[in-house]
Parts: sequence; C-alpha cells; structure tokens
Amino acid sequence: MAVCTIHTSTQSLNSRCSLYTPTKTHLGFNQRQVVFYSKRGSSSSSKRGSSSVITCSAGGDSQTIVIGLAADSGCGKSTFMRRLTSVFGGAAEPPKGGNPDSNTLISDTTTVICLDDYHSLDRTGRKVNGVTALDPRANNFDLMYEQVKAIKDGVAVDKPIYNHVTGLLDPPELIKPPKILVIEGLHPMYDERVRDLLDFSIYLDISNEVKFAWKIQRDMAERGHSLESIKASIEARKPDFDAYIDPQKQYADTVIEVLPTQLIPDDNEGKVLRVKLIMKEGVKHFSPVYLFDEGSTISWIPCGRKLTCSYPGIKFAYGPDTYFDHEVSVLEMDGQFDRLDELIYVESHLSNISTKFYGEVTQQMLKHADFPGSNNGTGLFQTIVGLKIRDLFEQLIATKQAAPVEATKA
Ligand SMILES: Nc1ncnc2c1ncn2[C@@H]1O[C@H](COP(=O)(O)OP(=O)(O)OP(=O)(O)O)[C@@H](O)[C@H]1O
Ligand SMILES: O=C(CO)[C@H](O)[C@H](O)COP(=O)(O)O
Repeated sequence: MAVCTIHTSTQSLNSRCSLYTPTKTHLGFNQRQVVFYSKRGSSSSSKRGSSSVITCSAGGDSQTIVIGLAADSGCGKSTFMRRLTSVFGGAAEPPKGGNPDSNTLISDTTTVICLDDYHSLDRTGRKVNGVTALDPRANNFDLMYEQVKAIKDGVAVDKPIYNHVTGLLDPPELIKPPKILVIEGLHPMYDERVRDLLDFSIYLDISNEVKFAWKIQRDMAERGHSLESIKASIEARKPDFDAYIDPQKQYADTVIEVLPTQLIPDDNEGKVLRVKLIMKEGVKHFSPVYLFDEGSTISWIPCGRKLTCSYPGIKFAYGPDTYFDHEVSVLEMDGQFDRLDELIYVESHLSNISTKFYGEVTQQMLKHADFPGSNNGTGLFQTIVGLKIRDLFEQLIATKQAAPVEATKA
C-alpha cells in the first residue's frame, strides 16, 4: 500500500498523495522541477510541464541500499563501477530502448546513476554564467535529494539526463528502485541531505600528478586533445575542485588514495603507483581489511619465491592512523604485479576481505586483467571494496529480514 504525503511550500499534510512545489534559484535562474514518481514495480506515468513533484512511497517492502562514489572526472569511477557490478554478477547495461546517451548502467542487482544528470545548467548555461560543472550552483541538489530519497524508499523516479555528447539536458528516463543504487559523480557527499541517505561512501582521491598522467593518456590518445588544452582544463577546474569536490573525502567511509610511487626516486611518469586504502573504523556492517595482524603496524615486501617482482618491486604497509580526526586503518601498496595469478599469495595474507571462497580477489582481478589499474593497488583495492560492499549489502538485508521477527518476539 502506498503511503503518501502532501507538501506545499508552506505546509505539510498527511494524505494519500504528495504535492511539492520546489522553487530553486541558481545564478538568477528560477527553475521549477516536475517529476511524477510511481510505486516500485508498477508502470510509471511521467509528465513534464507542470510545477509540482508528486511522491508516493511504496512503504513497508524492501528498501534500496544507496552507495556513494565521489571523484573528479577521469579518475576511474567507471572502471571502479565495472569492477563493483562484476562482483554482483551480470553485465551492467544502459536502460533498454532508452536514450543512447544515457549515463545510467543497470544490472540485475545494481543501478548506477551518474550525478552529472543533476546539472541544472547545460554546457552553454555554464559558459554564459562563467561556472564549471563542479560549482554547486550548476547542480540541482534539491532534486538529487528528492529522487535519491524516493528511490531509497522504493519509488521509481523520472531522472533527468545530462547529455555529454551534446552538452544539453535531455528528457528524463525512468529509474526503478534497484537492490543497490550507486550514485557516482562529482558531488554525492556535498549536500548533507544526500549524504545522510548513503549507506556507504567511497572517495577516489587521485593526486594531481597521477590525475594529470591519466588525463594525458586518455584525452590525448583517445580524444585528440593537445597537451596544452589538457593542462589548461585541469588548471581551470582546480579552484572549484579544491573548494567543492576534495572536501567530500572527509565524509567517506573509505578513501582510495592514489599517489606517485616512492620506490623510484623523483618519478614523474605516473606509471608505478602507491595506493592507500583508508578505511574508517566504527562503520556499521564494515570491518576494515588488515594485513597479518589487526591493529599492528606492518611493512611487508612480498617479492621473492612466491611473488615475481621486477624493478622497482612491491611494498605493502598496514597500520592504524587518523584521517580528518577519524580513526582509520590504512592498507598501502606501492609498485605493480608482474603476474596476476601470483596475487593469491598476497590475498592469502589479507584478512577481512569478505570473499566467499579462497582466491576470489585473485579471480576477480584475473577476470578483468584488461581494466586500467589491474596490475597495481588501484585494481586490487577497488576489487576488495567491491567485495566489502557486497558483504555490507548482505548484512543489511539480513538485518532487515530479522527485524520483523524481533519485533514479533517483543
Ligand atoms: N587505475 C587506473 N590506472 C591507470 N589508469 C587509469 C586507472 N583508472 C582510470 N585510469 C585512466 O583514466 C581514464 C578514465 O577512467 P574512467 O573512465 O574509469 O574515469 P571516470 O572517472 O569514470 O571518468 P569520467 O568521469 O571522465 O567519465 C581511463 O581511460 C584510464 O586512462
Ligand atoms: O566534470 C564533469 C563530470 O563528468 C564534466 O566535466 C561535466 O559533467 C560536464 O560535462 P561536459 O564536459 O560533457 O559538458
């Protein structure tokens, strides 16, 4: 049975339907969003053109778990998503028969939505107003909150689409509540209301040197951009990145930090990486991974008889630390693997990795050996975080299923 509420700008009444008239002002634009939501599983009726939001929550039945993944553009979000969806099995694809430029990826268990779809200003709008896409004024956080909340409550939404090909805002697409909703993009933890909806959050923290190396590799090789234009684009984004994107890492449950190697003195190629997995302590349903002995401080060079390492070798480190005043455990890997099949040796020394069978991390890494970062800590830690998210999901489901039984007992 759907439970609905009426909201107006001045009052909130209990009723069977919800009518909300949000009026937002960005850069002098007076925008009105119109979205009709439908109950989980039912066919949706959607319409644009009036000035109301109607929400009807499905109430009672299973809830969607929401994961936030934050990073700057070109920092490996898509690669991470491919690893994550693979852990749950099944291929992730854009909505069938929908907009070919949709940014959404749907698999049996997960739906990944890209928060670029909540840009309130299109490419021309940003240019005219002199703002970047990273600026909160170019994004509609009210709608992002309303829609993520609706999906979490089991209600389908008509989500806008930002078209990266044309730079325009396209007509919306229907997003039905999945078991796991991943919101990935620039600002999943910027708005407190959206942040509070997250069951788990990840920040990909790519140092400037590495970001530059990756961007050059992709934008020069694949997109034909010049070195100068890449430099200029990074520089132009930097103030807004520092102001609005980077601070989100303090809220993340886990941060994957990617730095230049310390194994090669003065390395500036950015090919060999030092990667840190920073895991907050005390997060519900999430127990940090550890190396050898939980809570100890350890430095480990695994190269030798069981792990082939060419120059500059591989070094692991593990230990407790603090991060933005939070207690964390940090696992670090510097260097790269020569042979992925030998990764089992490293895997067998890690604990709390939430595998379902011996060697699952190695199997996942081998399966996606062609993804960027498969020979270093980025791929390894992304895979492990994927397994931890599966574990968190299963624990949350088990908790929910147990709840009615407990209530009956009481
Ligand atoms: N772990 C990695 N190791 C090396 N290069 C990487 C890694 N992850 C990503 N890259 C490089 O960065 C590029 C962008 O990766 P990806 O598409 O996953 O990022 P993104 O954050 O989704 O980007 P965008 O937001 O621009 O779509 C890849 O084509 C690759 O060149
Ligand atoms: O930071 C970004 C997130 O991916 C993009 O730059 C932003 O979405 C604008 O996209 P485009 O360059 O296609 O207009």
